[in-house]
Amino acid sequence: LHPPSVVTNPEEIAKLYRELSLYPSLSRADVGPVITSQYGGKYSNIYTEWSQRDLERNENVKFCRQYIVFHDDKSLVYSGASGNCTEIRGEVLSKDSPSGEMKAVVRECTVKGEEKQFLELFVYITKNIKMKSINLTALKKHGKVYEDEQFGCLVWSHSETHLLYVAEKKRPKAESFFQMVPPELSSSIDEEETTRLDRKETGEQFAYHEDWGEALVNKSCPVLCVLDIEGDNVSVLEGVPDDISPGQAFWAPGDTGVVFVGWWHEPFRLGLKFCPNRRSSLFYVDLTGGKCEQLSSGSSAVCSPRLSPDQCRIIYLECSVYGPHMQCSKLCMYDWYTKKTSVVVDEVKRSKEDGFAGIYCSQLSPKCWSADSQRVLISCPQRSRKDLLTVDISTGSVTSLTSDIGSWCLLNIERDLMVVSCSSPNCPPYLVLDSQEKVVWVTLEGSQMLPDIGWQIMTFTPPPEHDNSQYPGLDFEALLIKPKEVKAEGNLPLIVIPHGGPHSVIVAEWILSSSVLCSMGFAVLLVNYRGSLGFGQDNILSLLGNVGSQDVKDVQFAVESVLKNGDFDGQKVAVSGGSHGGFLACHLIGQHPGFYKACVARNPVTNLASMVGSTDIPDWCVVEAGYDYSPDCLPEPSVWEQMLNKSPIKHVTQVQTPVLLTLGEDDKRVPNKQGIEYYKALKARQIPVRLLWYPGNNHSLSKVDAESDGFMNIALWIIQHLSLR
Ligand SMILES: CSCC[C@H](NC=O)C(=O)N[C@@H](CO)C(=O)O
Repeated sequence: LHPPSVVTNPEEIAKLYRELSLYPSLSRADVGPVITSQYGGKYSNIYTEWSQRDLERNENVKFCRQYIVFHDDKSLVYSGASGNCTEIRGEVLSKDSPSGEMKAVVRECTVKGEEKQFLELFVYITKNIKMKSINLTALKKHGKVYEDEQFGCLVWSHSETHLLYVAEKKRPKAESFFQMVPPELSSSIDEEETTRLDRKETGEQFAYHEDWGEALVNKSCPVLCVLDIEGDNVSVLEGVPDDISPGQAFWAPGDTGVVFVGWWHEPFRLGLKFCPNRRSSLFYVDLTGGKCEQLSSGSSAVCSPRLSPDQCRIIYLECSVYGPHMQCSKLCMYDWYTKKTSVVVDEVKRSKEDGFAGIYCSQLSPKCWSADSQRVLISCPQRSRKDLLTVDISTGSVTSLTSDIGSWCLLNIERDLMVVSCSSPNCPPYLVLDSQEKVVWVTLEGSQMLPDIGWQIMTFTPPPEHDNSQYPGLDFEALLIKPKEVKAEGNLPLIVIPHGGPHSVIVAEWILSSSVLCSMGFAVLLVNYRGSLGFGQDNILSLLGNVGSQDVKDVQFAVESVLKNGDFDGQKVAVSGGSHGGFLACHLIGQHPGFYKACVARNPVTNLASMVGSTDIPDWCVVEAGYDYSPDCLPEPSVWEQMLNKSPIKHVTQVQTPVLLTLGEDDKRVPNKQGIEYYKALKARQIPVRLLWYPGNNHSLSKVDAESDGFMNIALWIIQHLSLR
């Protein structure tokens, strides 16, 4: 065999990482109003936001690029960049008004050493100035403004006179029982004055406040806030029941009130990130009397309500409570005037004949309606690609709008002009446009294909002995990324990456780490084992109770099938995964001792039984082990036993593979004690193990320095233990 040609020098690896991390990703696109030029041509500005890792500053930086698009009533005539990219700093949220005449920004900045939040208003028409800057922190009406995708929003009223946002409820200052008040002060301040200054609560200093878990730490009691622009007045909306947290809000037709999603606190707050299966409902609170009405059933989980342009209907996603954390959603519709709810697209158990596999997303794009309020656009995984689908709301028929390459993500649709981010494993994100009638996609600025990276989607049928008797005949897929030119046959090292979740999916899109590994000379196999999203609800359900066996078998089957191709060296196979992917990596090295020569596990689940009491989503452990979760009673001893039996720790005595663990100090989802438990078990058996500890990082280990340091260490660990150096 020829020696494998893999880049092993740390400086060269860092150089490759640096080069490929220069490609930004697209996070947002806004389409401005139609402007008629002095020559009669019609055009619109498109404002886009991109994000990029700045390795020197150790930050993800955001910048904007603007484009100009000339169009007639049916098609695009000309499109091109206008101006250069500009970095955006301090913006927490921003939104153009519906007419495009104003823009609101929530900005965070440090004034005289103190962090403050401001609500700023820019007026474009005639003046083009910053009109207002309101110090929200000084107003003391609420705590910090929510900027997250779960609750956060910044929404203009239809009349453009008010702004709506979500913030943490103001909490009275907690004071020690022994706080001394100078006598001269206590007598001079009357009660009214005390309330005005700041209400204080004695004895509450160390009271525990539940929050919404991983990545939503300190988000406990959100409130809906309204700024009256003319009067510079912020008020907190009344009428929202105390036992729910409101978010994802928008103005009701006619600005008579606010529609929002409310998540129940009972029995206690369970983690919400990646968990759209939490009991929640659509609500309407009216502005005058503060009367609150529940618009959806209350026995399911809902998200992403979007009002149609004609303001008659609200479309939203719905799934069942508890069960798998991510599932196939229903697309539901609430008619504002008849108050009737209908299911537009139902859950799909198995892919339809036309290939439609169901809706899998925890969020619809901020705008998703066609101009005539007859169709809704959804981008979501369909097997191993992210597709763009159009749904006819009167028939429920679903049609794909894309070709067969890579992944498509809808950023916005305005007056039927669709703005989409496209990418594939060898092509970083680029912007495409279409005005729906013809569906002829136009690329804005050239896409940059990386010619040395090759990829394919592979389909696998499990052998009969691996078939699931309850859900027979299911297949699965994997994405294989490998250098296009395999320099010498038979010696390509392979890194196997099962995704986390387990109910998530790897789609054929730009993945920085995989493209760097491929550029270094590795092949990467990302496996969408049965249980992944995008293959029908049956596929998801088939994994419940079978974690640690069905998923492990699928990954191993995919690996062994791929190795039959002559390109690979079966002695140079590594496995790497995060969270449930880390659970699988640890299972694979325990159940196939010696097969994998190196293992990497990011925040892995190693013992379901020891995790159930400490994760923010205890229901996950019970449900994945195959049982129903009830928050008010302890699992039966047999359930604890099953949780242990299905865990990687059960097989740790068989492990021969060196393991690198990367752990986040602040992980609420898979507490780092899980990784430490596994570390100790390996240490005790003298299996080579190294642990990297990332302070200030949560479950995703996604801070720029943690991610880049993690990448380098992972690459070097694999190089060392695959004996590539
Ligand atoms: C109790 S943690 C369960 C694993 C976790 N699932 C949901 O959060 C997981 O695997 N997360 C994935 C994303 O779904 C990850 O990569 O972090």
